[in-house]
Amino acid sequence: MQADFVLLPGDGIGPEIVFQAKRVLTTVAAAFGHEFRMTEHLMGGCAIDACGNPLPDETLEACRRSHAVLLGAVGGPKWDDPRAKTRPEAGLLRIRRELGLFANLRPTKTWDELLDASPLRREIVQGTDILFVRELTGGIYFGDSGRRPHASGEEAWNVMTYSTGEIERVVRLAAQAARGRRGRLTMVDKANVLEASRLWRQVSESVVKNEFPDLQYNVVLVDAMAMHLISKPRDFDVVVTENLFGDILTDEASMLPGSLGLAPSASIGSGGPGLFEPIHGSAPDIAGQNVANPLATILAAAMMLRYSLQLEQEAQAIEAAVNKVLAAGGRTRDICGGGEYLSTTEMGDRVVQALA
Ligand SMILES: NC(=O)c1ccc[n+]([C@@H]2O[C@H](COP(=O)([O-])OP(=O)(O)OC[C@H]3O[C@@H](n4cnc5c(N)ncnc54)[C@H](O)[C@@H]3O)[C@@H](O)[C@H]2O)c1
Ligand SMILES: CC(C)[C@H](C(=O)O)[C@@H](O)C(=O)O
Ligand SMILES: [Mg+2]
Repeated sequence: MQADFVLLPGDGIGPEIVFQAKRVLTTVAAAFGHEFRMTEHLMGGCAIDACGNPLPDETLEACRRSHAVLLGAVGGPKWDDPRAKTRPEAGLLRIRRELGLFANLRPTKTWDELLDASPLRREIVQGTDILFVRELTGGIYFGDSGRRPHASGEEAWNVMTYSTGEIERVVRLAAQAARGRRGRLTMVDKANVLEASRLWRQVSESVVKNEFPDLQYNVVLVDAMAMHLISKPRDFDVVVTENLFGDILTDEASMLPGSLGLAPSASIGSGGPGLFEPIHGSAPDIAGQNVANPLATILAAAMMLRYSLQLEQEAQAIEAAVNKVLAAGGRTRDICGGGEYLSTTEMGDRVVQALA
């Protein structure tokens, strides 16, 4: 099979980790007889530096023409001036919206080989297997925002808005995923305070009642969910929630397996090209040191093959290679409990060798 992938290395550790994922994709293509054409484009801070726009038209067009997009990460202190006209993160929000990627799948699964890496006790985390479905193109990220003068200086606002249709489509997608898994769907909101959450509760209950009566369905308030995630993570199967809650809960959940550097994601929805990326950021504190963990990006590449091209065997081959490396004790330094830590490049080498 021939496929065109756009790679967006981005900023900070982005280029280091995307490079390793590219090697893995090249290895898979050779092993399975595919031709993966991979072209790199600018997005984020590097694109602001090059042309003043975090998502240049040329990049967006290349993404639209591709089968799928693999992103490293964007952002960093260089572009963090609160008064700057634009930000790297604005490019990311825009590409999600332009490509219609309303659902962000963030799997959180513990590895038996890595139970010593979790800060939580083994008996709490072992067997955790959660699929978070985060709404990605609505809510407070995309609502009205601004600043105006105020007696004390200024005031600023961000509005959280959701429509029935926006909630229905992502809940439906999550409910379908639950059907293919253990049949349990949890919806997380803050309906005791927020009107937008009360609409979420109403709409999601009606979708489940009318279309998915076979599912075990419950609702949990987001503050309690933050606690349940680290006290009884095994109780959850598919968790659907709005944009901001999903962002926060999934960084928290990444510590169940043991590191943010292990957490991949798939942004899908429109039926066009999807966007695949680690859930972490550009990690400016370790950028350029060849110590970042490339596994989240490598696992995101596996999700890309699965969701964009239905290459299930190839995706599983990558996941099995990662398992093998972890089982053999391969650790980058973000994963606790290692003896000798591997560099980014060495971790890439191990995965490529495990595939070959
Ligand atoms: N999708 C994205 O592009 C994305 C996601 C999150 C944050 N960001 C941006 O990244 C920048 C930095 O944000 P932050 O520091 O809050 O979050 P971050 O996720 O970049 O880093 C948080 C911590 O985790 C560590 N870490 C992250 N990924 C790692 C990896 N692969 N291997 C080893 N350690 C890893 C970092 O070193 C840091 O200590 C900000 O500009 C933020 O907006 C971008
Ligand atoms: C960088 C930022 C805009 C982004 C988000 O909040 O969606 C990131 O935190 C993520 O999780 O992908
Ligand atoms: Mg985040």
